[in-house]
Amino acid sequence: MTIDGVAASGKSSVSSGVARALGIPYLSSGLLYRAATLFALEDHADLSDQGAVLAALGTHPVRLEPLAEGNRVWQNGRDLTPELHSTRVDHGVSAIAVLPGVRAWVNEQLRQVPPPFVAEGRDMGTNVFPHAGAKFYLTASPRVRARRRAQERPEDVDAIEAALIRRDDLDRVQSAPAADAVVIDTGPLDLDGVIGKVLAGVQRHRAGQ
Ligand SMILES: Nc1ncnc2c1ncn2[C@@H]1O[C@H](COP(=O)(O)OP(=O)(O)O)[C@@H](O)[C@H]1O
Ligand SMILES: Nc1ccn([C@H]2C[C@H](O)[C@@H](COP(=O)(O)OP(=O)(O)O)O2)c(=O)n1
Repeated sequence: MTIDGVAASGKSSVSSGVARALGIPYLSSGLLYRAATLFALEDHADLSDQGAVLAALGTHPVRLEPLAEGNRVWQNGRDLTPELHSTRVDHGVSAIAVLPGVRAWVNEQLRQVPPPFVAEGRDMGTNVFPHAGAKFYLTASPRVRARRRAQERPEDVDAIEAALIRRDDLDRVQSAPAADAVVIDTGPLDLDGVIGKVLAGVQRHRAGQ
């Protein structure tokens, strides 16, 4: 199954809850885009130069560890995860995510994982796993998302909201919901409420309704 949506709409938290309820792993595609961004930044690559970015990726084999309580990304023995949610990665990741070679690098890693799993990101239901059993797309207003993210970032809500709107715009091309996705506005719901809606949708799907 797939859970896509805009930035900070709750994809990782909801995927983790749903995956735990179903007893299957979840895969965070965004973490791989974030790892690619970290490598490019550390190699001082020009983020718009696909050749330079792919050269940086070529020297950094990574492993996505699909833990249900929260995915981690490893480079040999180095756990990259804490650095992947830094403000510098937030700011650079959309430039990296438009590069077709980077998208192929991410998708190849995702497609190696044997199902069943919950895949979350932007284009899981449209491009990477178009034949997924059940598809969901999470939204919420920029203000709601910024307030939530402000709990985890040092910046104030206004700065976070402006950065989210900018990233929504830059990510627009790959962020369209699948035609067969169930769209959930998470604004009025708490986390358990969203997880409950997704699980109910999965049950309906299994029952063939
Ligand atoms: N429905 C919700 N109600 C309140 N807080 C939420 C809800 N969904 C997610 N959050 C919180 O919002 C923040 C962003 O969620 P996250 O799962 O990281 O989103 P994404 O993976 O889409 O970026 C986290 O702090 C998370 O705990
Ligand atoms: N399937 C995906 C997943 C993420 N991306 C890009 C777009 C996002 O700005 C970044 C980071 O995504 P991630 O889901 O980790 O983070 P946010 O929820 O957007 O804060 O990666 C993408 O282009 N395609």
